Amino acid sequence: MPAYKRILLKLSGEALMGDDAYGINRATIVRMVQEVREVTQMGVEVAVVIGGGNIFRGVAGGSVGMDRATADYMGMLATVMNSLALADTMRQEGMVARVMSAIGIEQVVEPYVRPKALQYLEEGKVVVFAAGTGNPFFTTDTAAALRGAEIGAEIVLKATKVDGVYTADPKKDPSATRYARISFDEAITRNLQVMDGAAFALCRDQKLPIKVFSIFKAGALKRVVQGEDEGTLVHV
Ligand SMILES: Nc1ncnc2c1ncn2[C@@H]1O[C@H](COP(=O)(O)OP(=O)(O)OP(=O)(O)O)[C@@H](O)[C@H]1O
Ligand SMILES: O=c1ccn([C@@H]2O[C@H](COP(=O)(O)O)[C@@H](O)[C@H]2O)c(=O)[nH]1
Repeated sequence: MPAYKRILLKLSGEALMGDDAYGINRATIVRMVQEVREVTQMGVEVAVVIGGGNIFRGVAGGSVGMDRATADYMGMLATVMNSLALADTMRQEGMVARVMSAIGIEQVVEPYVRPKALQYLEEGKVVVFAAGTGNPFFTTDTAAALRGAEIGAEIVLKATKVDGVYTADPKKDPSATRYARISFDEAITRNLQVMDGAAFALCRDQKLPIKVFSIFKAGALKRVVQGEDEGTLVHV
């Protein structure tokens, strides 16, 4: 029995690389999609935001010297590519998905129109929100918080490379310990970098909880959706 009727799932772009150096690893995207399919089959309405770190990050080395906004638009376009790949893999796995973009690119995907997105969700289609917020100087974490609030999701699920929120970045500090729960205020005050501050602040203000869990752990998404103990809950 699912604990939620509607969720906003933020998928790590970087995790899409699998063991490759960049881009989209086929086995990885298929596995991610199959996990999403499992929760749609439970009757949960699923909206997805996917990052772009496997292709481009606006502040990354390749963009040094570039105008920041230009680099960020490149990052947003990278999320469009990931979104298209994700929706196409969903189609191959027997699901119905629609991609909606925050920036005008109508020949490729339809624009984000909130009532249309709500209609798709009510019809049981998976909606993939592409191009982040459509604005530079943001990230797809903030897009997940924004779209999650807009569509009335009950929770934002951040599926990422670590299995929760730690006292420090566990990839850099092996002595870091994981929180089972943490308040938005504490996460912001401690400047925990697992998600950007704008995303935390928006979710806090909208009383929209976040669950951070590992994208690599088989069955973790299903357990989170069933309300089981998995990852870290960020709460008001
Ligand atoms: N306090 C912390 N707790 C947990 N992870 C942290 C913390 N501080 C930093 N991190 C890092 O944050 C990363 C997750 O955030 P990030 O936005 O970089 O990845 P992502 O969302 O998975 O990728 P993408 O932006 O490509 O979608 C983790 O891989 C971890 O190394
Ligand atoms: O609203 C947004 C979302 C993203 N960007 C740019 O895209 C890249 C990739 O997104 P990640 O969240 O880092 O995976 C990001 O670094 C920004 O450069 C953006 O400008 N606005």
